[in-house]
This record gives sequence, structure tokens and C-alpha cells, in this order.
Amino acid sequence: MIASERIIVPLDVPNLDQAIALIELLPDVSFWKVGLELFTSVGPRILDVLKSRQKRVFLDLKFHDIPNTVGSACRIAGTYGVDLLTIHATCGKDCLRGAMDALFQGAATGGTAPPKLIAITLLTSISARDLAFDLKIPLELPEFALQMALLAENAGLDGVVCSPQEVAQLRESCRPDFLLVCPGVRPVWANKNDQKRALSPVQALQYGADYLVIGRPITAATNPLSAWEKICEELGSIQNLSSTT
Ligand SMILES: O=C(O)c1cc(=O)[nH]c(=O)n1[C@@H]1O[C@H](COP(=O)(O)O)[C@@H](O)[C@H]1O
Repeated sequence: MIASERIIVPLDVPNLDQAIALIELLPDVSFWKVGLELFTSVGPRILDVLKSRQKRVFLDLKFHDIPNTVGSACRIAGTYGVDLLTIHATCGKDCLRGAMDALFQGAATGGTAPPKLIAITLLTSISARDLAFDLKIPLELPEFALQMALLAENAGLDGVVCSPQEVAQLRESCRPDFLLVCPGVRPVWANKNDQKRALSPVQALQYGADYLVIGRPITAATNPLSAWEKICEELGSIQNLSSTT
């Protein structure tokens, strides 16, 4: 896979017109993410728009609820034919396992392949201080992220979402084909915004990420196309990328 195919760009826009405009502005982006804002606004229609253009789709709904509710939602999401779907690891093992089963049931009903289910370990907007003082988690942040990844792995999930600052540790500790997807990726020239545990795209891939989610450095740039090209160029310089994909 060439480096640019490892970049997932989020369609973090409020409506279908803006989503289509962004897709058309960046024709070489092959993998798009649909998250809470656009899905709440447009619903599953956006998935058809992307699939009709032969794009890969990451449906980032970050499910977090009791097992029955999450399972019911996964049974529907499994029919969509998307490539990736998110859930919070903190839903717990029963919920994670049930979500996997429900996705397979949904996919069988829809006659599609089930999406790969990946768990959020710890949101990249949370700092070590937030974890300790606000969330009252008495573990060091890298240890907490690792434990959430191991929980997801034990529950049979396909991978996790993690910050690039923890990806090397997870690459070492999890099974070789465990998918590691990193948001919170910032080129050195970009604003960090609300991302608290960021590293550059080159660092994230070198430390073992399979995919990078890069939004505002591209989508909020004065010229999104040249920001995209600049990042692809930076990634093009990496030699010997190893990956599970
Ligand atoms: O699941 C995600 O994609 C996600 C998890 C996480 O821990 N942090 C995170 O930023 N994201 C998403 O990744 C994208 C990052 O966007 P930018 O900060 O604009 O690059 C957003 O769409 C977030 O919803």
C-alpha cells in the first residue's frame, strides 16, 4: 500500500453539500471517515455517496452504551458494508464481544462483509493530567491505553484507535495483525487544536500505525489540496514501512 492510502480524512462537515465538495476537492483521498456530525446530519445516505465513488469508509460512531443497545446498533451498522467502525473499549468485554457477534449477524442479513471493529483506547484529546485529575484513573496514561487495547484484543476485536504517542507500545504488545489507527496526527507546520497527544505523520507511521486520521491540517487549511500533497510528500520519504495491512 502506498503511504497516501494510509491516510484517512474525516468528513467533519455539517451537511451533504459540503461533504461532496470536500470529496471532489481531494480526488486522491481513497479513505474517508464519517463521524458524529455528518452522520447525525445526513444519515446513511453519505455512505452510498462514498461507495458509489469507490471510496473506503470508516464509520466513526464511537458506540458507548450497554451491551443490548450497542448490539442492536451494530446489527444495523453491519448491514452498511463499511470498512471500519468504532466503539469505546470502556464499554467492557461483554459489550465488545456482543458487538462483534451483532456485526456479523448484520452483515449476513445485508449480504455484505462485516466492518472491522476497532476500539477507542483513550481519546487523543485527553491528557495525562485529565486522566488522573478529572477521570480519576489511577494508572499512568500509556498503561491505561495498553490495558484498553488488550481488553479489545481479548474480546476478539480487529484493532484499536490510539494516539501516535502510544502506538509503538501497542505494536509491540498486541498480535501482529491487530489494526492500529491513529488520529491526533499533526505535521510540524500544523496547529494542534484540541489534540493533546499528537505526533507527526512520519513519526506515527514509523512507530507502527496502519492508518492515520488527519483532519483539520488538511480540511481547514487555506488550500486543502496543497496541504494533502505536502503530507503525502512527507510520507513518501519513509523507507521500509512495516504494517499489518
Ligand atoms: O475515532 C476517532 O477517529 C478519533 C478518536 C480519537 O481518540 N481522537 C480523534 O481525534 N478522533 C477523530 O479523528 C479526527 C481528528 O480530526 P483532526 O483533529 O481535525 O485531525 C476527528 O474526526 C475525531 O473525531
